[in-house]
Amino acid sequence: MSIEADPPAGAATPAADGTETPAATGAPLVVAEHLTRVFGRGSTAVRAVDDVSFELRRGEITTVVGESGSGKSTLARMLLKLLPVSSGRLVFDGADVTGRTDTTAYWRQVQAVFQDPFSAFNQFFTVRRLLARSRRLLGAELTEQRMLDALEQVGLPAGDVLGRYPHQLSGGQRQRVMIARALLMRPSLLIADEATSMLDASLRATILNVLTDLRDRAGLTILFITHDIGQACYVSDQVLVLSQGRLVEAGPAERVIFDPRHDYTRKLLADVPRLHDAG
Ligand SMILES: Nc1ncnc2c1ncn2[C@@H]1O[C@H](COP(=O)(O)OP(=O)(O)OP(=O)(O)O)[C@@H](O)[C@H]1O
Repeated sequence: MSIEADPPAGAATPAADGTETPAATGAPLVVAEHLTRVFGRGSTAVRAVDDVSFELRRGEITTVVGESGSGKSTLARMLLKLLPVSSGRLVFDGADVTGRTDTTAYWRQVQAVFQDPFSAFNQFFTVRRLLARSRRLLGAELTEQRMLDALEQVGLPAGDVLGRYPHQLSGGQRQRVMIARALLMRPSLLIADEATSMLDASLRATILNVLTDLRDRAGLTILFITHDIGQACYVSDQVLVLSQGRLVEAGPAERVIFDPRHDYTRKLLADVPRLHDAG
């Protein structure tokens, strides 16, 4: 299977001396090299993610798009260190984290929100209590002001939502609370795995706006995972197209969406007729 990839834009400039941090040199936040995850063995082995290489540049939204079973969640779980890699290398902020096991420190830098904001909530906890559980990781760093800041970043009025229970929030508000919870850690990378899939179109748009705001205002690096290439169009700087665990196309969002080079990408786009009509 061929890979249609553009050369990386904004490539790292070499450090003038040995003291500069990866961020100062403009180096990518994440470098994935030949990442592979195999489930099972022998003739029944599934190569869920197969020799996938890419970079996540700081302050950009990268969308991973592919049909069900293409390996999106497996990729996300490897980046989150919820799943060991079978082979390949993962570099985060200049450090090789492939075999890193101290996930507590890692998870302060890499946070995630998932598809179903309802299941992640304890129904008997208010938003305040849910957020306060982050004290286990943050200790005294979790101040009231930090909670208010996180809610403000996702456009939720703290006075209004802190005392509410999950059933008193809309699906979009619940997902925004989950994003706020992730932001409490002040992460460098936010992984949004099908975070908009269970929302209707208008609520989906509010979440996509929250993500682009976080990129534009806070410079957050975001990995957005979706089966819907139409959504990639709204938010992404870079698009990675996965098919059967392989990266079949990668490049700037506009190029991939308006000048797709791989048949699989064209097929995904053909399922989004309104996109072409609008263009
Ligand atoms: N724990 C596991 N054991 C065995 N096979 C697995 C496991 N997890 C995932 N797979 C397989 O790996 C492949 C990729 O699955 P994955 O969940 O990453 O795809 P996906 O693109 O996220 O799909 P979806 O959009 O449906 O969540 C599939 O063939 C799946 O059956």
